[in-house]
Amino acid sequence: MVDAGKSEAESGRERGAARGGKQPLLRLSGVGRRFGERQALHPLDLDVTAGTCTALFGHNGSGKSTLLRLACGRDKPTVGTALFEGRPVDEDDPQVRARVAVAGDTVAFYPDLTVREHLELITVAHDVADADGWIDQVLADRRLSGHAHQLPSALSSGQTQALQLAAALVRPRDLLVLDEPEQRLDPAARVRLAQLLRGEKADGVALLLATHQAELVHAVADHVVVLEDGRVRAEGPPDVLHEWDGGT
Ligand SMILES: Nc1ncnc2c1ncn2[C@@H]1O[C@H](COP(=O)(O)OP(=O)(O)OP(=O)(O)O)[C@@H](O)[C@H]1O
Repeated sequence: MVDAGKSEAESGRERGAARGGKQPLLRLSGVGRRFGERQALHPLDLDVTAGTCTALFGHNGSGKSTLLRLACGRDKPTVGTALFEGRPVDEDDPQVRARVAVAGDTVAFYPDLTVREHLELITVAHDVADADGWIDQVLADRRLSGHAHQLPSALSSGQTQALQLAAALVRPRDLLVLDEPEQRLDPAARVRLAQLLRGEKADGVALLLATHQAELVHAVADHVVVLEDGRVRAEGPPDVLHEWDGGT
């Protein structure tokens, strides 16, 4: 697991060495999700391994967020199984919650806690030792230091997105699930995002992300799943995006 509070290079070397094995951390087998008459996601298989990034790519409504919610245990499949190291993925399972960090598509912050207080709360909940310095580092990396004492309502949309990501980074994690992390970020922040995600991979973290941005896929992903109307239309290395004629 990535310990909050270590430098990227330091923990990356250790984790990279420790994670030689390629057993999938997350295994989705025949997983599908129906909402009433609507088959939001047709059954599919997907493995996500430590130190790798899998990207879900597709138009609005193609099923990306549905799949992410199944992968982090926020929703249950109507068919198939979702396992995290052999355990059913369930966000009510403390062991799963302790190891799976999510930066989702919904923003939910306490209106009366500052940016810094949100991060402090998360480090307390996850028992992070010596959290102060680590919070300072994450705030600086996400360009939020100057906003540490502001309330969420005072943040721009890009800063709110940065806070969502910061909330996932101040806590330990083995699997990082991100829903369109590039949204609302300016070009420079997108470059920093790609650097950050490559660092997470080097650190041994498994990444599963949904994105609309082909550049992010090419910069970070090892494996891409292209979804269309809840079905897998293409799958493979990032170059499959060039072959997919449904792309923009
Ligand atoms: N709770 C729900 N109840 C009913 N239908 C749902 C529910 N959640 C998702 N859907 C439907 O499932 C389909 C896939 O939605 P999903 O949010 O997974 O798409 P997406 O690829 O993440 O889209 P976007 O890029 O717009 O975020 C859509 O048709 C959506 O309306």
